[in-house]
Amino acid sequence: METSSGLPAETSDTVNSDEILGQGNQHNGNSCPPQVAFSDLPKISSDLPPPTGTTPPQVKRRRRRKRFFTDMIPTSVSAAAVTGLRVLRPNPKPSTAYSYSETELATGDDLFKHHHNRRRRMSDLAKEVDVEALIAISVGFPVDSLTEEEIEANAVSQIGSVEQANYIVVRNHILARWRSNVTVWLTKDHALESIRAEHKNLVHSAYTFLLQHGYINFGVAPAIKEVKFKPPEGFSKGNVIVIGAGLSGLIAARQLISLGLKVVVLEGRARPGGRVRSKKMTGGQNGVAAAADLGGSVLTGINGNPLGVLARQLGVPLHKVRDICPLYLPNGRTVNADIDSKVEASFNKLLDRVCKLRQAMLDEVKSVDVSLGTALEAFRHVYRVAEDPQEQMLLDWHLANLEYANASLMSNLSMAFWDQDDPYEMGGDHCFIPGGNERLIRALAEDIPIFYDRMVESVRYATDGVLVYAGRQEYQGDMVLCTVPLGVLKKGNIEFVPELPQRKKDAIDRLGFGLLNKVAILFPYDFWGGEIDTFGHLTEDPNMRGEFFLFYSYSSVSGGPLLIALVAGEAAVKFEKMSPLESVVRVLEILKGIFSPKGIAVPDPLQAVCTRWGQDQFSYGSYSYVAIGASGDDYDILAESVGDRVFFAGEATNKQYPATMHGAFLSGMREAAHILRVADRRVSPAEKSNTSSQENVSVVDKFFDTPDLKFGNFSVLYDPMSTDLESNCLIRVELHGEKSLHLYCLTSRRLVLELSKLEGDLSRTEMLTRDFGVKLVGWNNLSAAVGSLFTSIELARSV
Ligand SMILES: Cc1cc2nc3c(=O)[nH]c(=O)nc-3n(C[C@H](O)[C@H](O)[C@H](O)COP(=O)(O)OP(=O)(O)OC[C@H]3O[C@@H](n4cnc5c(N)ncnc54)[C@H](O)[C@@H]3O)c2cc1C
Repeated sequence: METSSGLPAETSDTVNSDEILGQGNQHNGNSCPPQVAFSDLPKISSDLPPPTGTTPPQVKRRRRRKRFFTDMIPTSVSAAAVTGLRVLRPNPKPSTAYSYSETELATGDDLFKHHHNRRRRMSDLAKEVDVEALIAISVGFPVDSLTEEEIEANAVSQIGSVEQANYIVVRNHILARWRSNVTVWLTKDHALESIRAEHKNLVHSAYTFLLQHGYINFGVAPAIKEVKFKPPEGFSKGNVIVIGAGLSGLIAARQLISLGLKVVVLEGRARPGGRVRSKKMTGGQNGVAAAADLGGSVLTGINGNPLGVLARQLGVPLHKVRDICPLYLPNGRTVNADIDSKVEASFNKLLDRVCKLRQAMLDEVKSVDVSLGTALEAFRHVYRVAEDPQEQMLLDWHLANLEYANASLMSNLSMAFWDQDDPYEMGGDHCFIPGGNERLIRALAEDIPIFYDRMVESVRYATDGVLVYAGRQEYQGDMVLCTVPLGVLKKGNIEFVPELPQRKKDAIDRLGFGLLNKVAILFPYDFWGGEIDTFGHLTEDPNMRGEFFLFYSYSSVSGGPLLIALVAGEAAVKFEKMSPLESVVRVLEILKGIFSPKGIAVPDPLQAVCTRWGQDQFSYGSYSYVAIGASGDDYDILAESVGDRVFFAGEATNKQYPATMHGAFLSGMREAAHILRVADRRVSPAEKSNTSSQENVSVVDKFFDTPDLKFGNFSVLYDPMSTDLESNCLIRVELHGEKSLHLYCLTSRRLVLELSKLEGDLSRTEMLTRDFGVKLVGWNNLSAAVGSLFTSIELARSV
């Protein structure tokens, strides 16, 4: 196959990726991406001199532009924590499984009695508690309050109480303890080792919350994958159809399966990963090879990042993206450091001015919004910023960087809310995963029942379940989790019957879904110098400022000499209309412009791939952004479930971490917990009818073998999910006659405590039935109501 310029295009082999479409191509499972192979070109002699003469790089941070850096280190951690010191246990048994020696705390009231150096131990403990609080903060927990999820899960019985302060310390402790060794399954007993016995309930509450919400014991370590909860015989938590095997769908499916639900994943492509795609590129006689991340690539902030946890579990060392990013002028000269700093400072000032303006506007007229581009342009003229041609190019480079971070043109971004997620930004280094992010995907997809090439066309939902149609097949479930990208929802390719609520449809329309594209080029050798991970290129034409404005060097991590050129903003849209060959030639021109003046020859590439995320029928774009008229609330609206049957996950449902891989991951975890909550409230109708009452009774007996409380012939099972006095309890009363008989009732923990204070079963029964009006019934009359209580008990008892 010859291309128009006579260069041979690769026809074969390595690619069966489906998402990278050539110009005019339509997706089919086997189509080749628009890639240009140079393997047949004259080989470059291998004795070329190593690259020399590169200008020493400047130390600079070129990252996604973030405006507000909230003070992540709380000033009052210690103060808040001191209340909690007392919940930690003296002389915990050291556990060989954990390396987190700092949390093997020896403290608490007893410690203060026995240790003469009490003051020092107090301060040591306070430090430990501080460290654990910081770990919790990095994971997204507020310093001294509960998250909405915790409140919803009734983690404590009284908000704002001492119990809450203690709970927070216990929760942070358990979290930090698991994070210290993420390859093991942390059991509740392990968690109890370092907490004083009287706070068992807090441990239970915090442990269950963290487990069910995917903050501990998640991921791909063998010890973690092994554990799967089975609902008690005769009970089912229901089955869930997950649409999409991207990061959010995969982790949700994995978590749901581990929590005891039945799951099937329907994926339109022939592979998992969605917008995470590592393409193996090869070429040359020596078999040069590298893995190119064509979608999500950088872990943007490693502190608390769940993807960092997966990497640790897989033993994959992370590569920190180095903060060196030389910028080159079109003639190849490096931008003067002073001018660079001056323009960067001016750019930041412009953004500050826009911030002030928007604050004033929001105070005055709440609903008015304009584009960030308009506002910046106006200030740029007023303050006469960057009037000199070089300065203008530099400023355009920063704007391109911002358009890259938001996958959008400045003219589309909401001035009011474009950076609404900044306060939550993950801290720490930005990192690459050597060998590509698909390593994580492969591990996540292992053993999950995924049906590929199942493009979902329709979702029907009603009060009794869901039907999902893909091709000619129908899938029945209790619930469906839709994780398709916002671009697919916008396109309306999936029909929802009944239609989604208007409020959700409006949010889908309002939020933006933008474009970022990449050209990945494999060279026979690294000619640009392996000591940097990024370099930038300035353009004279402001309309094309995003065209190959930034290069990622993947030499250190991809296994071979690979460069990835980014195309953002308007250029990214135009790029999809250019032929791949034209694009690669343009990249090579730019590279030659940069390196030839330094005496460095740019070799012919071995292989190149151009992405077309905008034309990809499984995403129709790259990632979400806040468009004019939209706000962060729209992410929340996208996350709302419909009728407790249709659930939504994916990066565009995550207000705090949108447009990122970790945001997608966390949204999957969030929805798994949400689905579990709903499932627990509901016993699967299908399973219920298949279960004989006799089978149920034997399950009940099993639970009552070890009641939480027993007095006289009364046995009680508590709801392990809550310590609230109003939480549910199941009472069983044993009546002795010719044959012993069991009667049951569902009541509150408060009432149980009252009963336990009475003497004699007769007065207890009288109080129960006469004073409290509670009916004692046979099991058959109660079984349906206690399904969710039982699944909680089962979960709690099996860990
Ligand atoms: C070019 C590019 C660069 C990026 N760079 C970064 C980065 O450096 N760092 C970062 O953190 N993030 C980055 N991201 C964003 C990140 O990749 C995404 O936020 C994340 O991967 C989204 O995961 P998801 O599960 O929400 O969606 P997806 O991964 O898109 O998963 C959705 C799945 O649904 C499937 N699907 C769609 N329609 C249907 C249908 N009708 N039926 C069945 N299945 C369907 C899709 O095939 C896909 O597998 C980048 C994205 C792109 C495109």
